Amino acid sequence: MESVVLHGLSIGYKDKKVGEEINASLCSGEFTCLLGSNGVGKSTLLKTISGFIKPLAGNVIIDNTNINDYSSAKLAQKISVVLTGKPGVENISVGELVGMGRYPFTGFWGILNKDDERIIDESLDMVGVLKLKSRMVQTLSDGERQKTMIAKALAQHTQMIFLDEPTAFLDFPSKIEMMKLLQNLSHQFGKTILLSTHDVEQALQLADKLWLMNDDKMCIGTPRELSSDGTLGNYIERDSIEFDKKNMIVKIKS
Ligand SMILES: Nc1ncnc2c1ncn2[C@@H]1O[C@H](COP(=O)(O)OP(=O)(O)OP(=O)(O)O)[C@@H](O)[C@H]1O
Repeated sequence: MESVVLHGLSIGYKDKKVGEEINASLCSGEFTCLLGSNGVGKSTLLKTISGFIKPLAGNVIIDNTNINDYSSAKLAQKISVVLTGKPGVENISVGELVGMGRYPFTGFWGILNKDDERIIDESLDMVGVLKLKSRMVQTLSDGERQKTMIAKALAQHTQMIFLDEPTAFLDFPSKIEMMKLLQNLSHQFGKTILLSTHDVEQALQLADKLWLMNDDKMCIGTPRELSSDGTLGNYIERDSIEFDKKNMIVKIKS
């Protein structure tokens, strides 16, 4: 079932158009990876479909309703977002930061009940940082902070999760575990998950769909489809890099 639809979407900033005529959709239960070169517009797209910046033209439809028609509180019950950069808060513990993921459900005073506390612990445990619950956020390493921000998004218990390079700072096994966890959440609980990444090989193995963003168009398909039609080869191959499209493997030429 389509839960997000982009219709003739143009994205960018007041003095800079980054992409136009983007038509795409995301389905519940599907794990989609967004690929593309540095500066092509992945973060801009994620911010636009999360409601942080307005489209320059076209529409973002979330569960059959235009994103502009949601209040920020209602949108926070639908979509959780993990962006790059620091959390913007200090002097609170990891547990308190993840608890902020419960705010869309806690009412004005943000008072957490037993269920909220259980959800916070479960979310920390899922990403492997329960042991850090009482640490202050400013003392975390980059990778620990990234896992904490993902735990906050998981604690929000939304149907859709959008993440901008969520594995950028993670060590190799953690990258794969995190991608597997997100894939699992979409397959097992029908969540709609879109994440941007530069980890092409993991995306090829784990994504149900790829969105490959180019300067002039967005190419969409399964990893197998975008391998066979040469799209991934065009994106990956350089003088020293070869893409084996049959086995979907990136090789470095000697
Ligand atoms: N606030 C802004 N105002 C104007 N231009 C911006 C702004 N933020 C980003 N850009 C520009 O928009 C383009 C797309 O940036 P964006 O961050 O979306 O790319 P990206 O694909 O996420 O890149 P990367 O892989 O390097 O993270 C870039 O040329 C960038 O310099």
